[in-house]
Amino acid sequence: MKVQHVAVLGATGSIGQNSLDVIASHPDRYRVHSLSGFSNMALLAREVDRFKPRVAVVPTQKAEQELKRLLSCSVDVLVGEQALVDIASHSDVDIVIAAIVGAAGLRSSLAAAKAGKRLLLANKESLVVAGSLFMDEVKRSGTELLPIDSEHNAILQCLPVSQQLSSVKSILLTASGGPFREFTQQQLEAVTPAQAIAHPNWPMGRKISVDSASLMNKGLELIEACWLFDVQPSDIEVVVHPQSVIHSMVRYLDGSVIAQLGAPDMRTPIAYGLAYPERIHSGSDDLSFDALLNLTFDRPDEQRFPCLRLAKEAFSVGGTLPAVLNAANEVAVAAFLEKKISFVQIPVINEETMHQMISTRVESLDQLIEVDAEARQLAAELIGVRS
Ligand SMILES: NC(=O)C1=CN([C@@H]2O[C@H](COP(=O)(O)OP(=O)(O)OC[C@H]3O[C@@H](n4cnc5c(N)ncnc54)[C@H](OP(=O)(O)O)[C@@H]3O)[C@@H](O)[C@H]2O)C=CC1
Ligand SMILES: CC(=O)[C@@H](O)[C@H](O)COP(=O)(O)O
Ligand SMILES: [Mn+2]
Repeated sequence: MKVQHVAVLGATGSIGQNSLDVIASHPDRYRVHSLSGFSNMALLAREVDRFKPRVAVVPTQKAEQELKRLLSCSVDVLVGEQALVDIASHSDVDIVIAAIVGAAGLRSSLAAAKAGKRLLLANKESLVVAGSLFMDEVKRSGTELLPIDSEHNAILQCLPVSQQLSSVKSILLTASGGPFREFTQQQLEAVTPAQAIAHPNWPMGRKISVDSASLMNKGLELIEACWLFDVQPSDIEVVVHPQSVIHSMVRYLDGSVIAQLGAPDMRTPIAYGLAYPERIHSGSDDLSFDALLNLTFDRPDEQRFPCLRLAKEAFSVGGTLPAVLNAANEVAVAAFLEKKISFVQIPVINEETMHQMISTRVESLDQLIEVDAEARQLAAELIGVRS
């Protein structure tokens, strides 16, 4: 078996760490070619010492100095966003794990798609911001795009092998409902960042945890699914399933519903993406069927959690509007985490930013990056007025 060389973008984050855990247990199959970090140089140094990659990527020269001071082994240290693009498209790299959070991951994941790498995509924001450009590159380059977002990985596993969608009636996208699923509007007004990042089932980074709590994560995932599986929002039913045991389902014309189940452990979709079409050990616990005694289902409440509605609206209008929503949301979530706005103001900022910007046809990456910057500025101004 030929060893596959892996670039892990966002190695110091939750997905990055889960990925390295799977990779570490299969040294016969995978070797780390490169690792990137952003603020956590101590952890990046430890992982460089452990995996001995050829390259480490950091954002600034100051970070480079810090990393070098902490390292016990030698590694080529590259600096800046272009370095992420360079490793994502490097000829020695077979597999790219795109695990940077937010629109900051777009350029490098797009570079991996352009270069025809096997791409394990966690960075859903890439598809929200630049879905049409991204999928065009995937088709042109023939890249193997394997979503490792748990729901989309589940959907992929439940779809017909031929990927012929004519026998599929709908996609059932599951949502845990987050930590505030049963909160009243009044309770939502008082929630703290610490409560919002305490996801009931999945330990994750702070941004996605807040998105899960606001149902923005489900909105982003709905858009992600539309691009990945070439469907419309009306083809997707969001089903609240608080236990996160069923990771999503596909409903067929003949009445069958196929579901993918598993313990809530991101190492399962990561292992699936790494080894596809084979199956390898991921380190996940076996699913306990005792847990299945309590599976429950509900509908999402778009009154208390308007972000899901906003995502549907943004995708339906199309053009640059999903990029605007994504940018506004990143700014609003950061402001909430810094206690500058309340939790219930996140959808308000997102909606006002969306409604104050005009959606235009998507033409290029540079255009989307400009739109992203403009929307961030507007969202920051709207927050400034409120705080
Ligand atoms: N966590 C999960 O279980 C899941 C996550 N996802 C998606 O995966 C992505 C990563 O999420 P998660 O791992 O939770 O996030 P984390 O916040 O845990 O990790 C983010 C990673 O990105 C790096 N990073 C942060 N900002 C930048 C930047 N501006 N430029 C370059 N690198 C940066 C961080 O570096 P550092 O830490 O050194 O600052 C870290 O390595 C997100 O898009 C998320 O939606 C999808 C499904 C599940
Ligand atoms: C693990 C994963 O894929 C996350 O996106 C998770 O699904 C978040 O859960 P909810 O958004 O359903 O709360
Ligand atoms: Mn998910």
